[in-house]
Amino acid sequence: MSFDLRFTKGHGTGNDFVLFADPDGDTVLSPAQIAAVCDRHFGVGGDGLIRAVRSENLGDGASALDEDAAAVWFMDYWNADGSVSEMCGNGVRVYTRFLIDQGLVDLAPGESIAIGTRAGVRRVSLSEHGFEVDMGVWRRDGGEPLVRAKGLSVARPGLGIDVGNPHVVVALADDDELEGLDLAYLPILDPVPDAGANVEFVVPAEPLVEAGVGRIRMRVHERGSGETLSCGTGAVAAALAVRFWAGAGAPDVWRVQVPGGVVGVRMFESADGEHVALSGPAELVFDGVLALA
Ligand SMILES: N[C@@H](CCC[C@H](N)C(=O)O)C(=O)O
Repeated sequence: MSFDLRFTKGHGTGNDFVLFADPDGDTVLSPAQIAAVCDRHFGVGGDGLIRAVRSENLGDGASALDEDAAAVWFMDYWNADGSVSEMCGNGVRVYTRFLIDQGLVDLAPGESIAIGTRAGVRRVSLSEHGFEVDMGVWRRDGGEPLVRAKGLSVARPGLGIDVGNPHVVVALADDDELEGLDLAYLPILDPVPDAGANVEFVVPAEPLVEAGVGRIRMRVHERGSGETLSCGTGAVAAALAVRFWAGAGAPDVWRVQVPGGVVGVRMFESADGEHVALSGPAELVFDGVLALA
């Protein structure tokens, strides 16, 4: 039986999503339906799909409310291939804008709202650069796998970083190497991480640091979506990795240029450890109705 799915298309620096409101948790799409919606030829097209559901109606969302009773809304995030992900940094900004646009939340300058995600509750606020998300405490995880990618003559060491979802960051020599990559092909990691990983390739800008701000360029192959124009959690992981490689004195504020634009990353101390925040734009592009089988 087919039904009509009312959706909104949005993006953050070109990382694009299909969003729909399902406050009561009645519309649970199967992985095959999600992949059909995200298909760029036969569906709406998107790097991922986001269902806006009240945390109390998610089923497994109870933990979001246990963590923070203010996390009334849950970002139910799915990759384009129908696989689930814990977190999406661009997605959570676009999701917040969607909730505001739908009249489901208010967000005034200087305030923040709590959003439930599978990686935990995240706080989103308005910033001079759009929206800023406190991505929580990050950690080194995933070791230093060797990474092979089409366009690279030899395998390179990567650095595993977890920011709620898994990433492996690889440093390249220069812009030519970055542009020579063919990320239509899946990068191969050795050892292969059990849960897969998003893989970011980075090069320093010239100069690396300007007016106290670190600057890098990045391309990404996202787990479950392929090459995308941007990845917020990937930008955060990339800035953390480059700061680590740069050593003592490296800045805590970074500007990450991706094919779809620029996002900001800021590291700061908090009671539970070092947090990292992501800022950038969030745009809603059009609304539509899709007949879904
Ligand atoms: N584009 C996102 C990340 C989406 C999830 C990722 N593909 C995964 O599987 O972890 C971002 O902006 O962070």
